[in-house]
Amino acid sequence: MNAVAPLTQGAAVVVQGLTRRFGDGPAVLDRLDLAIAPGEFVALLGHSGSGKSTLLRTLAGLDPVTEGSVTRPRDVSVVFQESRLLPWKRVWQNIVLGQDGANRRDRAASVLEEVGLGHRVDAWPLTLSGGEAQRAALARALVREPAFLMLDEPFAALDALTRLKMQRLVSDLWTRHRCSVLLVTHDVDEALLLADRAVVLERGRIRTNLPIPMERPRRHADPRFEHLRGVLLESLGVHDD
Ligand SMILES: Nc1ncnc2c1ncn2[C@@H]1O[C@H](COP(=O)(O)OP(=O)(O)OP(=O)(O)O)[C@@H](O)[C@H]1O
Repeated sequence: MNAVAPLTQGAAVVVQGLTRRFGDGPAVLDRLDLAIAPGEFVALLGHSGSGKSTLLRTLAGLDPVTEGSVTRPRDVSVVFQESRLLPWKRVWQNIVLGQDGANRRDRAASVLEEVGLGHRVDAWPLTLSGGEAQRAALARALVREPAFLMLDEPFAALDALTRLKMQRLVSDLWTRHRCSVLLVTHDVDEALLLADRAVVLERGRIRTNLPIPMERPRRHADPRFEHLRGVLLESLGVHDD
């Protein structure tokens, strides 16, 4: 009997026995199994080099699989640490880049409104602040109505206050859109604020799979938050004293 089968029934994303090597090097992802339910928000944590970005890139179809299999919805979007907007196109043109059909500007304007950038529809990307550029990157991801949204440290380059605002925005957007989300982060508190489950990677394997059964909006002061932070920090080998 396949031990992972019950977990994968009805899942939106299924990774089974995924191994990834670069050339003759060691396995960067090592026989990894992971399933993400429709509408589930999963945070992926782990030390630098543990394989987080490689897993995300493989799920996005940007990196090949060495062994094993990956099943995921056709409609996926990715947001990276940097916005990757084309500077020679206006913000709205970046949002609907590659899309055709009528009312492209209206479609872009509506999703830009949703991320709080309704006033920057015609702006040039280089005139946006870091936070605004990441809002635009989120808008570009959402306009495609993805069933699966991947976020690779999307707020890592932002100041602490902007990061808090962006975390709230992502939480609101997810509540409205309810797509499956995989968020790569180094920030334990960010995982606990946003995700249904935290997965800790270590040398390409899952070390911890921690459900976060707290209702939203979440508060740092909640004793369960403190407890789960302790569990995650311990799993990461960091002592919280
Ligand atoms: N193109 C590549 N060629 C060779 N090795 C690579 C390549 N990309 C990644 N690696 C190696 O794979 C391992 C995992 O890298 P990965 O970027 O997935 O880690 P990560 O957990 O995302 O790290 P970080 O938190 O620093 O972004 C590292 O040892 C890295 O050196």
